[in-house]
Amino acid sequence: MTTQIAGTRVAFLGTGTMAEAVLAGALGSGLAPSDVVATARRPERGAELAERYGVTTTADNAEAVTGARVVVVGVKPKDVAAMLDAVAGALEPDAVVVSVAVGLPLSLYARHLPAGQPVVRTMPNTPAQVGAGVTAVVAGPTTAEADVALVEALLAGTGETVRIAEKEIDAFGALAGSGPAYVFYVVDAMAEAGVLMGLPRDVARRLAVQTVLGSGRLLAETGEHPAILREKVSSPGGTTVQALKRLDDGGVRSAFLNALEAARDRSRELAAELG
Ligand SMILES: NC(=O)C1=CN([C@@H]2O[C@H](COP(=O)(O)OP(=O)(O)OC[C@H]3O[C@@H](n4cnc5c(N)ncnc54)[C@H](O)[C@@H]3O)[C@@H](O)[C@H]2O)C=CC1
Ligand SMILES: O=C(O)[C@@H]1CCC=N1
Repeated sequence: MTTQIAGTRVAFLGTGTMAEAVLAGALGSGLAPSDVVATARRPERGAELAERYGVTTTADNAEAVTGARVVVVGVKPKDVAAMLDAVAGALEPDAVVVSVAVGLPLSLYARHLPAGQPVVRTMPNTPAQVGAGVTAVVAGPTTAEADVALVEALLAGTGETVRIAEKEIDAFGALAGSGPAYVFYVVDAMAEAGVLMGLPRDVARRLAVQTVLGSGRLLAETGEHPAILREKVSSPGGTTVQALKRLDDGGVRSAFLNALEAARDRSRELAAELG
């Protein structure tokens, strides 16, 4: 049976960029604004969230988790342990604690939460905000299947979910968690190249955005291998191979491999520092 999220009370603790993106996506999967409490340190941020989504906001994290069936911990990795300590006594025994933090292992949550508290570790990405994200889901060792399914139902409106083993999550974060930043970097560089060639700035940016959007859809909708689609753009003796040669000369492919490994390694470092 498909798990429904409607009627489930959800608390978002520390509603910054990522938690807001999950909140926005989750509202699209049937979560009612009246069932959401989002916390923010600054009153102006709380007011902004209340106005944008119609949710209840507060600065009091312990108050927010009271009565919540799902609790999304949206603070930075360095602040997670203190947040768990602050709310542990107020959590409902059946509340599923959802981690979005990079690096932090499930074992950290177990240390800072009451014994047996259900936990689900996730790694979302910011396109969740428009329902086009992809989120890794790792079940805690004692978390019931029904609780994992509830979290997946919450995430349904944010895009795809993929269940993985915890040992895979550093690589998942390096590719998909951080991935939107690499794409925005490429779009920015392509737009700048357009400006270099004399195109108006707004036109250059629109072309770059639409080209990435269209290419992503072509990949997803045809299921073709990216190398095949690249070949279809590259006519023998034509223009595209000239450009791709410059990218190869610049070591761009190798830079991507190094970049993702660096992100994965930083995730492991955070686990060693904070976990
Ligand atoms: N930004 C991204 O693309 C992704 C972020 N993440 C994870 O999401 C988490 C949050 O990252 P961001 O959203 O980028 O950071 P952020 O700084 O935008 O959000 C954190 C929020 O927590 C609030 N906060 C901190 N302490 C608080 C407290 N005691 N009470 C209430 N609010 C409090 C801050 O004011 C801030 O708004 C991190 O653990 C990160 O690893 C995971 C995947 C992608
Ligand atoms: O840069 C970061 O630490 C976070 C985690 C994944 C994406 N952004």
